[in-house]
Amino acid sequence: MPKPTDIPSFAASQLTLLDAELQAELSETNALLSSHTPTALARAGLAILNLNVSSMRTGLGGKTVVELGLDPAVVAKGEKPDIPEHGIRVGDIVGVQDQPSGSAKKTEKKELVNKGVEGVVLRVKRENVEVVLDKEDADVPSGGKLWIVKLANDVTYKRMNQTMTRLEKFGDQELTPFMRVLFGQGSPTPLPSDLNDPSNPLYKLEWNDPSLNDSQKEAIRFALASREVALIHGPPGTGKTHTLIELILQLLKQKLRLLVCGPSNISVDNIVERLASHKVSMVRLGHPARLLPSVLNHSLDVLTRTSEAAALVQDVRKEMDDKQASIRKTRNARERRQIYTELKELRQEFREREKGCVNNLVGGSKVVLATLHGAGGFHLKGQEFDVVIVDEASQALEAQCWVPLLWVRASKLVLAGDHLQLPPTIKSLNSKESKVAKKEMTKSKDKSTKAGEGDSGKPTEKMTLETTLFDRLLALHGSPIKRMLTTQYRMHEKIMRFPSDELYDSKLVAADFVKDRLLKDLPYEVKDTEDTQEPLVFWDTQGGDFPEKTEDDAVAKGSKGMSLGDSKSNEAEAALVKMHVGNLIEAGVKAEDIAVVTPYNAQLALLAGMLKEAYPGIELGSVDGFQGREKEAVIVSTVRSNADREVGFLGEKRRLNVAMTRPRRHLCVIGDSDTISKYVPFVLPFLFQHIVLLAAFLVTQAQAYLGLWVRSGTPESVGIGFTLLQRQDNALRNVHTL
Ligand SMILES: Nc1ncnc2c1ncn2[C@@H]1O[C@H](COP(=O)(O)OP(=O)(O)OP(=O)(O)O)[C@@H](O)[C@H]1O
Repeated sequence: MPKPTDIPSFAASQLTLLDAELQAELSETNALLSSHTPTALARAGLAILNLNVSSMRTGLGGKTVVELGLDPAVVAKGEKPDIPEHGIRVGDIVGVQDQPSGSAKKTEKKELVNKGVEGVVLRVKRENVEVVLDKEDADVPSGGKLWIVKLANDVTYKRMNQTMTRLEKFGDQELTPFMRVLFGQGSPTPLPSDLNDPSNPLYKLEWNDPSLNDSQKEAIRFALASREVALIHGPPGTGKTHTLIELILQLLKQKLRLLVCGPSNISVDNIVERLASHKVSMVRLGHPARLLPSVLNHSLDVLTRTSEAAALVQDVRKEMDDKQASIRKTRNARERRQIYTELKELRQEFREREKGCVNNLVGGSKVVLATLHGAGGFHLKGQEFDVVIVDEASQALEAQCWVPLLWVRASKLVLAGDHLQLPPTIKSLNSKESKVAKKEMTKSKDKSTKAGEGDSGKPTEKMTLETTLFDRLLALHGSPIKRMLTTQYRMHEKIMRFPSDELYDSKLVAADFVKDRLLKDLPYEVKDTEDTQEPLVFWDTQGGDFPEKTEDDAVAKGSKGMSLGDSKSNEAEAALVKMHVGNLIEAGVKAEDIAVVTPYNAQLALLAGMLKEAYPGIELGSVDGFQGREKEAVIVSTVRSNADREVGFLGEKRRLNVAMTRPRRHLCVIGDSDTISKYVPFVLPFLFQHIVLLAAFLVTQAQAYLGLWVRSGTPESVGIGFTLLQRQDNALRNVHTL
């Protein structure tokens, strides 16, 4: 069993790693902003040009909300003032700045990104965008045209930073027995051995959901009985959230107060929606614009407007809005200053009244829901909860999980997640900053060892930000603190077999109603073809005719990461994807039921060009972005094909696991068995079982496809057709040598 974690050195290394991550994020954004013109940034979806302030008002917390719409001068007569397509989303941090003139030189651009005011996007509509300003007395540029530009998001880092700084200074006497368990300085209270014995009162629980399976019931009994910590391990499609809902209902029956969190707004809203159907009264914290419309009635913002105490708050809000409006009409600087002073006083009063209203609402609620980040807001500071529950815990940075754990008082933690799927995305893993951070960590460890402080900080030595709280607790206390859900409700049995055997100790079982579902059984008309009656297909591109290509995947329109690094693509493989999609569509499978996933952005862009228009409704995504999602048919384009057998991203088992566990009825993997054999050998026997099925099929398919391409007559298509012709031989050879 690993040694207990030394809390100050744990917190210190988290701070170093978080800083490296923030630096990586900042340098990525700055590189983008300083090397592209405003027009290029707008084209890439990172900025919106030609805006004016259309109104200003007071939002929750007394903050100023600025509404920006298109400058009427740029709207053609008779046209709607719709903002051109862009990639700015609710929650993004943006700068609102005077728009640089078209002739702005490169050197000026760097400065421009630092000017103006900063805020968070609150609402995005067709004709306007609302931004909540960070600074109370921020003076929005007025006069000419404005633009908004996406900036690096450091808000979440600031909160994690504050949390870890506090943890670093935690005194021994402040540590509760619960916290000691989380750092391995104490053991979890042993559980009764008869949890699943009919004699145990927990065995006789009255279930709200009669459909719960045995592993779900066991996980709930286990989480109820655990005193300090319980991990619910939910492999893909096994109903983690389903289980958490029942657990929450059971905990409420025991009259306990709960704080329920997740790393993203959608993970929290998912729970709010499901709890609402059980008529649970709850409060959802968070910016209303970031919440699903279906959960708004439970949001603190709406409740502070609709509850009785809210009337008092509304009065002041109205007065502040009037003042905001008058600032915009005033040209005189002295008068403007005077209004700002009055606004400051009003804001103070607003806050006090709002605080009283919010305290009543939050303090009186038995279930409070928030993102991990949101749980660190002032509403919850010092509040007492019996249990903190975190869904999708393996998708959260450990420092994020400590936000609720450190700012509220809690005595028990339930985490639901799957450490065998992808952890949160870390930008700094191989960055310069991270290497410096690791070096510093090694140095400080050397120092502490020399000073005779022993190696109490040992678990932090190998720590990266990818090590989640779920991982760390499992490493500290082992499987006794965890229960795994074993019945999956997503995949055909054959699709499930590989992940089950490779990662989940062969423990997964497919529920009866999914285990032999095929595309041909979809509830609409689908023809009986080789594909629609086969759950698993592997197109082997071995032989060197499907070479990968390295390209700069810069500023891909609409893509979130906006990475400037290299990416890989594989044109011939993309053609094969198109052919397979075409076959499925021809058989009658709807495009909405098909997804293509790939680990590389460049391949994604290539596929988008080939498939989006041809098959509207089809979904294309990166493997990482598709985690948590499912589709009837999923095609995985592995891309890598090279003599050095470099597989990059695919060498990560957890990524392969995510890629291969998205489909319900049909999984098609396209890849070069020779390239992937070195790093992902475990997947090959599994896939090869299915290539045999392909031999005859591949020939006919390739011929049909070749015909199609030749008929279309473009030089590239004939080229790809030619490659496919060769592939028939190779595929036969592959089968032959099995
Ligand atoms: N006991 C059950 N009986 C029938 N269906 C179930 C049961 N438990 C879960 N499901 C179904 O399984 C699917 C996955 O459930 P849920 O969304 O709770 O899973 P999850 O584990 O949170 O998801 P993911 O695997 O994507 O993380 C849902 O369609 C849900 O209705």
